[in-house]
Amino acid sequence: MACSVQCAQDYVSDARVDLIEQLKNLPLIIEKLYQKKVLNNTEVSDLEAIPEKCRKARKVLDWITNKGKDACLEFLKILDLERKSVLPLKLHTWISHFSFGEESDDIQGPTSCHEIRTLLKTKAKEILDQQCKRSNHFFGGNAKQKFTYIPLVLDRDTEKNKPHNKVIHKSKKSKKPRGKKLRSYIPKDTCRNTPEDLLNSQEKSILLVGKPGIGKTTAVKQMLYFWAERHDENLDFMFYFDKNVLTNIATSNLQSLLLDTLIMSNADLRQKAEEITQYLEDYSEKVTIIFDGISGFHDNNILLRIIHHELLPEAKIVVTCRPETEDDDFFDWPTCKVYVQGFSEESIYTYLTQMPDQDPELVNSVVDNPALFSLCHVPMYAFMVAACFSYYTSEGAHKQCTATELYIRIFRHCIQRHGNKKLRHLDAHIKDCKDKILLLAESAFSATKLKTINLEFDYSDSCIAGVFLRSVSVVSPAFARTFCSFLHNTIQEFFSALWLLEKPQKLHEVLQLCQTEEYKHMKYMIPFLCGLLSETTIPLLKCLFPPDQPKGTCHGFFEKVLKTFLHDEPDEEYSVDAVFLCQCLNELQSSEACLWFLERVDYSLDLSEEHLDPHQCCAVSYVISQSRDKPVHLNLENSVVSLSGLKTILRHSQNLRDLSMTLCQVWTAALKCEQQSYLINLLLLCGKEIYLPIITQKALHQQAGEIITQSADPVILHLCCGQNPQQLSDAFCRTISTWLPSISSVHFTTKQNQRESCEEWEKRVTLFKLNLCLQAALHQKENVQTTVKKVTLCGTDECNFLLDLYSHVKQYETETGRKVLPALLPVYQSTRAEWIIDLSERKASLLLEVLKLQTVKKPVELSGWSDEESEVRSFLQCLPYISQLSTFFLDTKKHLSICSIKLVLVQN
Ligand SMILES: Nc1ncnc2c1ncn2[C@@H]1O[C@H](COP(=O)(O)OP(=O)(O)OP(=O)(O)O)[C@@H](O)[C@H]1O
Repeated sequence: MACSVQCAQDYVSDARVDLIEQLKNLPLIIEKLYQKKVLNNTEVSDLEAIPEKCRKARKVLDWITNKGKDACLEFLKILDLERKSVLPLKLHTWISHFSFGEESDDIQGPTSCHEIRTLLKTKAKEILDQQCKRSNHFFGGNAKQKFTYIPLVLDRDTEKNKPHNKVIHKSKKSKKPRGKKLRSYIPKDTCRNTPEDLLNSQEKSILLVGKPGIGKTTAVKQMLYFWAERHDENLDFMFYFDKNVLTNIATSNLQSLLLDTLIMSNADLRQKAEEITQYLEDYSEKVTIIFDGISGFHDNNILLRIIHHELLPEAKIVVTCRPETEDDDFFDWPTCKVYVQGFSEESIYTYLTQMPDQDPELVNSVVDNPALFSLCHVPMYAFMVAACFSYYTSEGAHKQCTATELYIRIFRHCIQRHGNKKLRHLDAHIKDCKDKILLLAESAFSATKLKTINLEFDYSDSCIAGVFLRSVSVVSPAFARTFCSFLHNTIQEFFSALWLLEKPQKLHEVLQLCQTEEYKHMKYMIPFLCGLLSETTIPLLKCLFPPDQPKGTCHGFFEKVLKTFLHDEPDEEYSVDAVFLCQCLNELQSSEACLWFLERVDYSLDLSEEHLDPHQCCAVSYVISQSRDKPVHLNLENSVVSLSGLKTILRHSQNLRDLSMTLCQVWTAALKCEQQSYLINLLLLCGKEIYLPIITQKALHQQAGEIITQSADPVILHLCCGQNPQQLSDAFCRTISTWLPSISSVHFTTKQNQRESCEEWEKRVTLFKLNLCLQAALHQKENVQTTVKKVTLCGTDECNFLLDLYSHVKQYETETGRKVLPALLPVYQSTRAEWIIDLSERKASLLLEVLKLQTVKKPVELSGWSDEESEVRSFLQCLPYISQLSTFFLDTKKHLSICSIKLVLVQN
């Protein structure tokens, strides 16, 4: 698409290097320049005398640039007109990006192409209008009339968006460590990619991937809108094919695919179809084709050839699909992948506030309700929430709400509006329509099974099915068929689940099918089915199903789901699609089922390598909240969790075991790739506590250091030990000692089931702490006292630590010949109330050394007396430094005597 406003002279100069190397057919260019009077006879002769191609090209470029912008413009026009013979394919896009303005009439293609573009723009506007009308339908006619796009998070980082949420379990053994690029998942729009950016980019193949209802279609429709509304002179074309058309393509001919329906009723254009197709082929860089909602196209030759750029080689191809199709069909398509992540928090707010019938108080209630708010990150759910506004009360908006409940509410709302019924008559009305509704549900189920959204269902706009369906015509000169489809895929899946509730005997078959490659898309029914079986939704559907019916189905249902999606193989470590199951459980809202699940996974949720959006976090948080006596371990290694999602999970932190380890995983991932603002907010969320792994990773420590040292308030540092016990290294110790001024206390954590014995771990930690103090004594003398305080704050026996520190430093002095002890004097001379020593563990001689450092006598509490003569002697030498001595005796049965003897030493 032509977009450059650069002057011709600059445009040529900027591409000089490429042109010198790649210009073809120079004699033709020279001849054309001569015809246009840009070059004269002598110049042409001079050029002809140059044998070497590059030199000749250089000379041409020198002359035309020296001659000024008119010469350059003529030159560019020649390149554009003769592109096939003078430019390699690579430079076709370059030349088409030059804006020739009004002078370019002669190169803007035949009028038939202009007419086609006008038709395409009209069609695009119709498509967008239809979308508005459909939304309007839900809002009872109050919705905005114009197509509206609220910014979506469009993430181009393929590394961190590896497909997940697979039904087929993943093997832990094959997990690879995530790349450095790991960054936060939504709801943060840091990249601010827009559909317009994608459209204007140089990318020729763009794949938008995302889960149901996340906004893929809307994103590509924004491209369509952008193009349709743009007023410029450029002759460019955008073809949009939605799911309906894609599933009904009956041609293998490019012309027929692109033009048949457009020119069907225009005899004049029909005659020029070949001319138009030829132009589109010759100027394929002016063509954009959108295939929205593609799935399984391997047997469709024409799609294959377009997608692989065999036809229209320079066209921009934009495809949208759900994650499972990305896995299967686009695995090796060299493309720019864009992961549609839904709404950011900011966008949710914008979306809700600009909806019709919104009441600011109601909006705030939704924003304050984590379950509802997190649902809204999926635009389809935001849409549902907004559509429900009209009959929500703010009390209702405060309530916990599952996705299924939202769909049921909208289902009831639409039927109520359609029948023009009062709420109290609604149930009876739904009951009257039961047969029609179930017929529709059956049809939805069959279509879902067949992986299509086209239903062959007889209905009229006035009947109840008309509330949920729209008709779709697939017209071509060869055939014309009318189908109908649901207003959205997810509504079809909801209806499919309704049918399963009616026919529970099919459940087993469906669960089996979900595990097959061909039918894995059927898993999307399962969370809805769980929701329909929930105690909270049963009353809303009692008009369709007598309450006993769902209850009967529910019995043993979740066990079957668990069996399907939870694989445990005796030989291998089993892996679970835990997020999916948590979503099902959240829909089911059953404490009992949560406990089964937790039992089955041994109260350990492996969410490693997952991307958890806020809605999924809510589901995980719900499951955690249901664990009663036994805390849950949450593995978030290499996972990406949004801050709001983490906040939701941490609401139930009392139910989490090894929380420090989990937070350490969160911090590790965040430090590797998050921006500073995220880290600062994470620090706030963790209550000014930072959790770091005890591993030597320079970049990680550098980033952590920045956060710690820049924090306005002192930070509590937790050091967490992973699997390798060797890594409490000196280098790490030195790094931490530099942060100590910004740290209020240091804590050490190890996994509960750490193989290393508790005693060994304690020893290593003590040694590490001693080294920290030694570092302070060596390099930060002024801070030595506070350093000792900080490292001994958390459950360290201060007396023993100070005694050990003395011997540690002494040893260091002996080994290095350096004097360190003087720096530590303030520590020993500070106002310690008393010394407590167990002489069976520490030597009396050591106590003597320490007591000697003091300037005043101190009380001593003694235990573990030793009869060894040297010890006794040493201890007696201590007496002059002791103001008061307390001791405990073991009685004859070796029990600690309850009475203690206090010796008051005579002061001399
Ligand atoms: N950016 C947006 N701005 C406003 N509304 C949006 C936006 N994205 C999605 N929506 C709303 O959410 C609905 C569902 O979005 P959309 O159809 O784009 O999802 P999808 O990812 O294509 O789903 P599926 O995979 O099921 O086809 C839209 O009909 C629209 O009402």
